[in-house]
Amino acid sequence: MKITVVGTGYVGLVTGTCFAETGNEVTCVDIDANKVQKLSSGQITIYEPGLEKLFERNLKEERLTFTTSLEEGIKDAEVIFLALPTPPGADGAADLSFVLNVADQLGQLLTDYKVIVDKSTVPVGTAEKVTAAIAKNSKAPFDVVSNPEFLREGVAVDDFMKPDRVVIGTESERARKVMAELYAPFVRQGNPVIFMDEKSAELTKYAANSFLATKISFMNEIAILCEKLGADVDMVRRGIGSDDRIGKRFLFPGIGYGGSCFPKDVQALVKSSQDAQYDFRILNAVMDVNEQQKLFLLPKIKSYFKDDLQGKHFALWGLAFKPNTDDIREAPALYIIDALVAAGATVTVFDPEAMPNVRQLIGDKVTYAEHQYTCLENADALIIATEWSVFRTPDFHKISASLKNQAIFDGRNLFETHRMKELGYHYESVGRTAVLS
Ligand SMILES: NC(=O)c1ccc[n+]([C@@H]2O[C@H](COP(=O)([O-])OP(=O)(O)OC[C@H]3O[C@@H](n4cnc5c(N)ncnc54)[C@H](O)[C@@H]3O)[C@@H](O)[C@H]2O)c1
Ligand SMILES: O=c1ccn([C@@H]2O[C@H](COP(=O)(O)OP(=O)(O)O[C@H]3O[C@H](CO)[C@@H](O)[C@H](O)[C@H]3O)[C@@H](O)[C@H]2O)c(=O)[nH]1
Repeated sequence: MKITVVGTGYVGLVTGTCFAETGNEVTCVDIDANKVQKLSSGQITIYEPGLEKLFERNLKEERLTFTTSLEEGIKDAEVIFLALPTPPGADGAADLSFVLNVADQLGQLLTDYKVIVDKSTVPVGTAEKVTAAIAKNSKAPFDVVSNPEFLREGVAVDDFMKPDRVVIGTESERARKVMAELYAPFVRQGNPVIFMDEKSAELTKYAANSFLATKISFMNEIAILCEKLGADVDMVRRGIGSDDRIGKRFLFPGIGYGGSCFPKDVQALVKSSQDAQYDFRILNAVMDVNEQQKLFLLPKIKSYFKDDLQGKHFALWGLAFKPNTDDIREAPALYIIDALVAAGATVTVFDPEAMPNVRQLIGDKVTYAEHQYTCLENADALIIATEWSVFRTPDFHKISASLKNQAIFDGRNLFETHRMKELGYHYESVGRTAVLS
């Protein structure tokens, strides 16, 4: 099938590459000429494990091409995916201007039947708005389908190629057939394509992200309670997670959820609810808890240094909002850096992938280490903000030799508390017995 993907960010690039991998001819369109130039010349623009190999193969075999021209890009396409940004507007609602601008242009360009697919995360009612924006100018027939994307950064290729489910919102029989054919290779293992109406598909995406964010904030509050009552959140997590009705996943407490999706999507659902005259109380609490959680380690750090961080120097491991990505959008590490610097401290950071993005965002607000161990030189304490695998089994001798104080503040619960006690650290984590020196 001939497919166009408009927008070559995370979702667009993974969508385009994976559809090419299953034999489709894919043209990707982006207004960012620099990005298109890089991608056309074989340079991948995001860090996503496993994607580069597929990208290179499909580029070489000419199933994947890139252009800045929407007109040229959609000429022969049967299906056009919109993988455009939907950032939060000033009031928290999803900003639909990128999607509606492209819809507007499509109306002027369509010459024959095409299926236009909203892959972006968009509020209920967007398919109707996109339909109206296209119909205003178009003389050609078309259908608008809602097909939200559930991939996670870091495991995006697997999530796309072997999805738990594919949600397709359309009431058009013609569009339904096209979409079923397109997704057939991905759901052969037995996972379902769930067809529904457009509005339900749009809400399914927000409900999924908001439910997962709720699970995380819930566990973060259980962790706080564990510390107050002397329980261990690792035990509680394992205790409840083995109940199938609860499930083992997304129960890890930490320093809050970040990334480009949960924070903005929970906020957007709250806003949609307000617009529908409903106060979504649970989600307001989920957001509140998450805001506090990002700075969960700060009182512990302050207390260790007797409320005086002026002139202290910290090593910070982990900048990305989670491991296996270079994405730093809403990363808790950035909030910790701000708070430490505001209190008069200095920070040296290390992250396996995200340092160029951080450097671009905050420049010399921090210093950047070449290596996780050189990061520790002259530091008064180590803070861990992202659970990269390389941080899980560090050389504790090297850590001890470099740190001025044997103090580790771990926002991701990487180490066993009894081990840290044996090693003689002042070790504080989230929801577990602190090992205090
Ligand atoms: N990132 C994720 O993990 C993820 C997962 C599922 C869903 N989503 C949703 O998918 C959508 C896209 O997210 P993303 O992270 O890929 O965004 P992104 O910001 O990484 O990429 C968006 C791309 O669209 C391009 N663009 C902007 N205007 C354009 C135009 N008029 N024509 C062509 N290209 C244009 C930008 O240059 C950019 O390359 C959002 O709605 C997001 O919520 C994201
Ligand atoms: O038990 C957990 C699991 C996750 N997180 C945090 O939650 C955030 C989001 O993690 P994750 O969901 O793995 O990353 P994303 O790539 O943002 O993926 C989410 O957002 C995407 C965009 O909408 C959806 O497509 C995915 O299904 C959804 O999982 C990160 O900060 C994690 O550190 C926790 O704190 N505890």
